Amino acid sequence: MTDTNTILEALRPVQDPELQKSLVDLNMIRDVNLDQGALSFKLVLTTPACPLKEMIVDDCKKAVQDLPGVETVDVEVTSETPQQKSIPDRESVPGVKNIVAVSSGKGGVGKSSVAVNLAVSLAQSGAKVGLLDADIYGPNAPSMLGLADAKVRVQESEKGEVLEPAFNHGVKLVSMGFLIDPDQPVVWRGPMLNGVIRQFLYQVNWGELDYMVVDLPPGTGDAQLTLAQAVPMSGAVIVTTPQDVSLMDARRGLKMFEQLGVNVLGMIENMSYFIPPDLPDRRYDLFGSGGGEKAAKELNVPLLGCIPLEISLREGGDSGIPIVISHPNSASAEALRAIAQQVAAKISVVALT
Ligand SMILES: Nc1ncnc2c1ncn2[C@@H]1O[C@H](COP(=O)(O)OP(=O)(O)OP(=O)(O)O)[C@@H](O)[C@H]1O
Repeated sequence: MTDTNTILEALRPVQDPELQKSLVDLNMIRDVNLDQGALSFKLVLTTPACPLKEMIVDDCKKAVQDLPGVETVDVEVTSETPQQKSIPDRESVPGVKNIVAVSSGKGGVGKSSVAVNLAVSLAQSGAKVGLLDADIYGPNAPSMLGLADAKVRVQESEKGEVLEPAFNHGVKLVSMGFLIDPDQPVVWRGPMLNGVIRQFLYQVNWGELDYMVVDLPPGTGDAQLTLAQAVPMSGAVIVTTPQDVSLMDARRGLKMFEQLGVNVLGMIENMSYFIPPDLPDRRYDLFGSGGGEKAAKELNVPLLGCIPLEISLREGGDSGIPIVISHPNSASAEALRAIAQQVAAKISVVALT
């Protein structure tokens, strides 16, 4: 008769494709039960945004369906996002499992749009997500998340005064945009910036988060330094455009993260090409093509995806309804979702290897 051990042995060769380890050895198969021909077990993935979910379930089913006494196979898919590793001299944010920074070599390449849609996509997949808008020079995240008029409340707690984040589209948000008059320019000096970013990390009631996405200001300045020296990070992604061939800018960004000991998870090419809404079969490479791919290859980091220029993406940002919600089937929403899955998968690999 087939028992639990036989079932686990049959499943042992099935690997997590990203981690390249056996699902059984990773303790991702749980609660195995065979009752009158009905086999059921839990598959506990490392992220709800797993890009290869269907493939893994199929592989599991194939591995056990021909065992004696098995007539049906039911796989319940759940997830437990792993906690990133701690780093000496860095102070984790209690309850926050993974921190990922979104950066760019220069401004206007769509970094905030990517950060917001990345956060919302991860939340749509079922993850608990926060967005820390550290782009204190141009805090766009509140309006892009439909929170332009939100005010953050200050609460008394054992830790002293803490900010309550705003919340919309499944994402908790803290931004300088809530605390300053958007029409007033603010001149930031290093120590002030340091103070604000540390406050946004440690004096906010973030609660439990699987992922904290940080929207950094463009370039390689004090905000990047403060963040990297304060918290342990799962990694950073660099947003570029094909024209910004951004080899120069991207290389600078990459070198900075390397020096700071932050893993670069990959590059994201935005504004890759334009599909006219009235001519969906046409594709125009407005800013040239292949820049992101070339830069990623030369810098030896993965290209996580390419996002087309799409009018509804800009409209989504302006209206406060990100495109992954307003036009989920558009080419850019699909690209952004796939990128979110890639980022989540890479974060799991960093945490577990
Ligand atoms: N793929 C895209 N298609 C259409 N519009 C886009 C796309 N990506 C970004 N935009 C638009 O370009 C403008 C700049 O984008 P965004 O604010 O995200 O860039 P940024 O790199 O964060 O800029 P900043 O340096 O000012 O913070 C916004 O109006 C945004 O809606």
